[in-house]
Amino acid sequence: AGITSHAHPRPHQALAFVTHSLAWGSFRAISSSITLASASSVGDLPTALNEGGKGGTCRSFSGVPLHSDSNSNNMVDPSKGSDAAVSSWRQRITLLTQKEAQAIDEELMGTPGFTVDQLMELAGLSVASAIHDFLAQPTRSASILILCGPGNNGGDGLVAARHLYHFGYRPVVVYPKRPARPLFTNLVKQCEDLGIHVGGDMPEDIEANFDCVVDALFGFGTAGPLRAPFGEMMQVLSKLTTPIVSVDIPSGWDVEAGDLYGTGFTPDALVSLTAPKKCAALFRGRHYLGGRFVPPGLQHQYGLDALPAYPGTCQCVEIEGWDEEGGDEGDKDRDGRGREDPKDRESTSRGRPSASPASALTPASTPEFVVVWITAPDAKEASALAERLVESDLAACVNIVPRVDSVYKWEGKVERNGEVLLMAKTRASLVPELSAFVTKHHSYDVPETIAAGIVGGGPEYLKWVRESTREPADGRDTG
Ligand SMILES: NC(=O)C1=CN([C@@H]2O[C@H](COP(=O)(O)OP(=O)(O)OC[C@H]3O[C@@H](n4cnc5c(N)ncnc54)[C@H](O)[C@@H]3O)[C@@H](O)[C@H]2O)[C@@H](O)CC1
Ligand SMILES: [K+]
Repeated sequence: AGITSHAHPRPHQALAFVTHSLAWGSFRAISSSITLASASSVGDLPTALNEGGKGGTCRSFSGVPLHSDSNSNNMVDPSKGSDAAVSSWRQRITLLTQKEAQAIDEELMGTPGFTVDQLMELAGLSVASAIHDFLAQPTRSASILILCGPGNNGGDGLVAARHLYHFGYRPVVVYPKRPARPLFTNLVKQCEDLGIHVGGDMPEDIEANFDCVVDALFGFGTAGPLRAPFGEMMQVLSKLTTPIVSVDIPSGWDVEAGDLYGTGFTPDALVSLTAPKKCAALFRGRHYLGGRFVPPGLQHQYGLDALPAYPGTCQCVEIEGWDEEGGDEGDKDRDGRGREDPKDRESTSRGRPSASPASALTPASTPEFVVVWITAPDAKEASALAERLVESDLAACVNIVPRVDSVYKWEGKVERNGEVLLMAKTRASLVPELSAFVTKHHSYDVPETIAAGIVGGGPEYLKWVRESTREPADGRDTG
């Protein structure tokens, strides 16, 4: 029931209605096949839904946007935090197996038709952005040693070298095994044209000459212990005190099992591309997510919905709290090598919260689509509203239930009203706009608009819902 006079909506009233509706057998009569989240998970919808999703506002994700500061409205509200939310990180985020990572790569180049060059460019840009964040207030002339391997991980490193040059850093590339394919020879040429040195051997005295080392040797294509000359390179890396950032996985690690071959290599930061791989569970340090190119459909297909969203124009997000969990072997190795804890070095000086407390609101799986219940006083108003919603692409379809009885308390008395119920199928990211639209066109001052997440359904039907609705007004699909 909506509220017809100047009064505040009463949450218990809405909740009771949701519970009731979920138990309502005739719901299955809707022609589309969809499954709703249980009533208890309705409160887990993204903050965009809960808090109105104002432009630029962070939704409930556990990474904080890069370059945010304490004044930014992207910062999360520490009052919403809980340690439990932070400590359950590894359970929340889907970690990819080697096969899944390869399958996503193939899919991206299949249906969405990305070329490897496109993906590599975005991956390398993410890596460069993460390094810039990791170095926190760097002297722009910082020297960065970038070690590139023979596959696409190495290609990401070459792209990152170029972007880091344009950001104002001084990159130097080591590229011992260079494939003859034009993709790679062009990337080398682009670096050399900028005056970036691309050599074949590890330089002398890395600690004295470089502020940061980038490990772009091997990614999810690695199999077995590293062969020469890479095994030797890893031995050097394992002993360095210079901060090291690994691209996609720490090189020499098994994609799933971690440091299976005992390299002892523990980078200070990791930039996972597309999604963290299983070995990331064994990594302790600053953990970034990059590769802002995965379409929502693919994200859903691989269960990647709980990954942090990229706010605004950020090319990467930091998954906060990755270095704070447990005190296992990863911490021991790093401390044993005498490195400064990157958390101490970075987080406090940048005024970040020590963890991202809004993760308390992060659902295990953020729905892309929702059903929004809206009540109206009569059939005429309901019908006009339904047409308006569909016309403006705010809903793909609206079902009208001609009569529902709503029971609620009003000024201390139990009331009963006949109303008409609208059920709109739409994108979760459109809920703030849809609510505002309904409020504008509704005769109640505070109409009821409540959303329940759709956790599954016919793929073709859901595809149709996506195609029949528009992007949110700020152009960012926060769903
Ligand atoms: N969809 C994605 O997530 C994207 C991934 N990209 C990058 O591509 C990477 C995967 O690329 P690749 O499949 O080329 O794999 P890698 O770059 O991990 O390495 C493959 C190369 O390493 C060699 N190799 C494998 N095991 C070895 C060993 N034990 N010793 C010595 N050499 C060994 C192989 O012969 C091959 O030349 C990802 O990790 C990521 O960095 C990006 O470029 C673009 C998009
Ligand atoms: K790597």
